Parts: sequence; structure tokens; C-alpha cells
Amino acid sequence: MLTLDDLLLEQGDFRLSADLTVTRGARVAVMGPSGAGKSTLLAAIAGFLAPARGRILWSGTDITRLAPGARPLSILFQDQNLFPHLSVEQNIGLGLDPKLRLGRAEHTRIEEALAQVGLDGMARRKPAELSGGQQSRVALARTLLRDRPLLLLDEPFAALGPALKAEMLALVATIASAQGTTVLMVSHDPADARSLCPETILVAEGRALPPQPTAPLLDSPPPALRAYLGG
Ligand SMILES: Nc1ncnc2c1ncn2[C@@H]1O[C@H](COP(=O)(O)OP(=O)(O)OP(=O)(O)O)[C@@H](O)[C@H]1O
Repeated sequence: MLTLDDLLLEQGDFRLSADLTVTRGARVAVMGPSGAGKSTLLAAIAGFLAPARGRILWSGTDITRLAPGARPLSILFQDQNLFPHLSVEQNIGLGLDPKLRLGRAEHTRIEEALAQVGLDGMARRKPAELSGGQQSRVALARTLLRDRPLLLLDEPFAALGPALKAEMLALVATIASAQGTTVLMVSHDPADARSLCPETILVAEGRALPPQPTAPLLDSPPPALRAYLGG
């Protein structure tokens, strides 16, 4: 379970509060108007932004002061951060060992992760030799290998076009259910939120609200969300 306990985040003049819990294994959309603080919320959970007040707990353990790499989570951004001079295999291997000391066991795990995301046989290619969708799969494979119980997605597939994006999100959902991963996913697309996330955290007007059922929220959205959804 992820707990945001009386959390207050500040960036310049911007303030966002959150007091909520996310059940273990849940898939939760994070929705709200542009600039409402969705990325800020994920950055704080990931450890890139220290809260002005409050605590972040995972399964009851206070992780508020842990360095990003020591937290029980992976984060995928829109910028996939693949290193252009490294092969697919090496880019994924960074998730196992930042110094890339990869033995036979590590190579086997990398091959398994590549197979899981449908990229068998592409281990030796460079990112430039892959399509955008394939690059996203590499980033996802790297995340999978880290095998952390919490996955944060900040619109990682937004640049892909609707069909590929839907395919990637479905792949994330399949893998997350198989591994029991808790997923928080920033979404600008109500269709994605409906199909993949039974619950939604609404971020608006300076607050991140506790997760609520997605379908009723989108069926009769509050004004802040209605304007954003354009409906
Ligand atoms: N480094 C920063 N310093 C000061 N203010 C910042 C900084 N980064 C973001 N902000 C402000 O914090 C607020 C929240 O930004 P954030 O990126 O979290 O919103 P968002 O909901 O993810 O928006 P979008 O949907 O447009 O991506 C915005 O008002 C933004 O201008």
C-alpha cells in the first residue's frame, strides 16, 4: 500500500496537498487539468522533489527521505532516456547494473524481458535502428527487469499515436497484473483511464484527491475535470 500522509508539495508559488492511500496491486489513473500538479505528484513519490511537509510510506515503511534509486519503484517518462551509443541489451542492462557488469544470468534475464515486450532478436541494435514503439518497449523492458512493486507512468507513450499507445498500455496492464505491480499512471485520455484503471486520483485546485472509481468520475466529472476533458 502506498500512503501519502498529510503531504504538501511546493514548487515556487505552486502548492499541492495529498492525503490518500493506494491499495497494493491497484491500477490508478492520475487525471486533472494541465498544470494541476500530476507530474509534481509523481516526482515527489519517485524522490525527485522533497515534500515541504508530510510523509510517503510504502507498506508502512517511511520512504520520504530515501534516494530515488533506493525506493521500491520504477518510473517511466515520456522521454525514454535510451542511450544512443548503447545497444538495446546494454540499455536494458543498466536496469540491472549501472556499471554494465553483465554475466550469463543477467543476459538470460535481459532476453526474457525482451521476449516479454515482443522484441526477441533485437538485443544488439542501437536505439536509432528501432521504431518509436520499439524504443518504448526497450524502456519498458528495462523497467520490468528492475522488478519493483510500484510503477509510475508519466505519459511515457504519448508520442506514439493512439493505436501503439493503447497497445503499450495494454502490455503494461498485462505485465503489471501478472507481477502484482501497483501502477500510478498520468493520463490525458479518458478512454485509457477507463480501460486500464479502475480508480482515478483527481488532481485539481491544489489537491490530489483519494482514488475514486473511474467510470462514475468520468460519467459525471466535476467542473475542473469537465473543462479539461473538453466535454
Ligand atoms: N521547477 C519548477 N519551479 C517552479 N514551478 C514549477 C516547476 N515545475 C513545475 N512547476 C509548476 O508546478 C505546477 C504543476 O506542474 P506539473 O508539471 O506537475 O503539472 P501537470 O498536472 O503534470 O501538467 P501537464 O498536464 O500540463 O503536464 C505548474 O503550475 C508548473 O508551472
